Amino acid sequence: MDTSGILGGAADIVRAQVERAIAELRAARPVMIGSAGRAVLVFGVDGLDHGAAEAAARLSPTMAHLVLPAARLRRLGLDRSAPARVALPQIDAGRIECLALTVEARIDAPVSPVDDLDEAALELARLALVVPAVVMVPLATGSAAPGHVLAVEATAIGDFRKLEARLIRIVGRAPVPLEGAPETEFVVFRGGEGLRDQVAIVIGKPDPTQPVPVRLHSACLTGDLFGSLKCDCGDQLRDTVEWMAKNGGGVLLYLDQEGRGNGIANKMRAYRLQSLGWDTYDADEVLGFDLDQRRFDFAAEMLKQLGIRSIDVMTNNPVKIAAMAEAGIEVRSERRVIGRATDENVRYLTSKRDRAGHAIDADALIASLASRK
Ligand SMILES: Nc1nc2c(ncn2[C@@H]2O[C@H](COP(=O)(O)OP(=O)(O)OP(=O)(O)O)[C@@H](O)[C@H]2O)c(=O)[nH]1
Ligand SMILES: [Zn+2]
Repeated sequence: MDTSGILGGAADIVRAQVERAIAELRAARPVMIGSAGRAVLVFGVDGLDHGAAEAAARLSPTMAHLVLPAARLRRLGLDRSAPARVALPQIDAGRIECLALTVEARIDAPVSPVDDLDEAALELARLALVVPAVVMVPLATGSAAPGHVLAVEATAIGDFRKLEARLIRIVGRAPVPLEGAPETEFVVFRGGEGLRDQVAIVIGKPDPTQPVPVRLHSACLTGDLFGSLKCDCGDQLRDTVEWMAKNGGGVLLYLDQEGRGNGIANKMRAYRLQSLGWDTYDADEVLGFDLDQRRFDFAAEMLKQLGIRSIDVMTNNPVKIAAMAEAGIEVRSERRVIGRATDENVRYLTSKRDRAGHAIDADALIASLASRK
């Protein structure tokens, strides 16, 4: 029986391998990453199965190592802008957890530069929305994947995000009348970023020959759905829909980028640190995340597929604006979107202004806070 072509061409098979590898790492199972005859077994630090890792290390001709991202190395006391390895003479759970996650830990051994396999493993952890720290157990040159372990090529992981952005596609659409915006259509896209779907909420009938009001809104379960006081996302979401409905329509892109692209589990880990006094960006750094993991190239592709080339962008975030322009969407004007200040979100909003350059008006913030007291 000829089954060739059943998964598509070579590029489709490579993409499928990465999608499967993401699922494996999320389920705390190891994957094998290969490149030019070299191979390594990769274990995420999240839910590390020490039995399996120790068994793998016994098979391995060379010592295992831990790969940490630059953000985590900085927290460990090293001034780094690139990831690095730390040797693991034994798979010692306590030491690995300390180096990858403990708040006040310091580096305890020399670090060395990473190779392409290390980079690919870290990227896979980021794609899987687990903690970006991986234990690497090198295998003998030319090894096959041991006992049912999934194998994936390093280059396939490296190319994955760009490919996903390009291959995003519409998979469903329907009218969904909203309170205050009865003429609304939800257009669902598959691909892009994250592990779920992206949704374009088209309000009214925006004229694509004119700059269309557009908001790129990253998912925030706590704020959007539950009205969390820790951020202003819920207000931004509802105020934008209301504004668009009253001003000739627009498009809100609801993007699967919970926790600035780190995923809900890592966002809760960061919130826990924030409850102990850490700032939003420092808390992320403790977990190994840089200022912002999000990309917006796929969001630009969504707009193009909706026939939109020129926008009036509704955001305070300069990165979103630059990303649109870079992806070939004309940004004709900008509109700020600020929710209510609360005692609980004022530090978050000022951090975004001071550390990530968001155009947030401090006086307006303070006035809005005072007016609510
Ligand atoms: N990691 C992390 N993410 C957070 C925190 N608070 C909110 N978020 C996430 O930050 C993102 C905010 O999304 P947006 O409001 O679209 O983006 P923005 O960068 O604030 O830019 P604006 O368009 O000006 O609102 C959402 O994905 C939230 O889930 C936090 O303390 N830590
Ligand atoms: Zn939020």
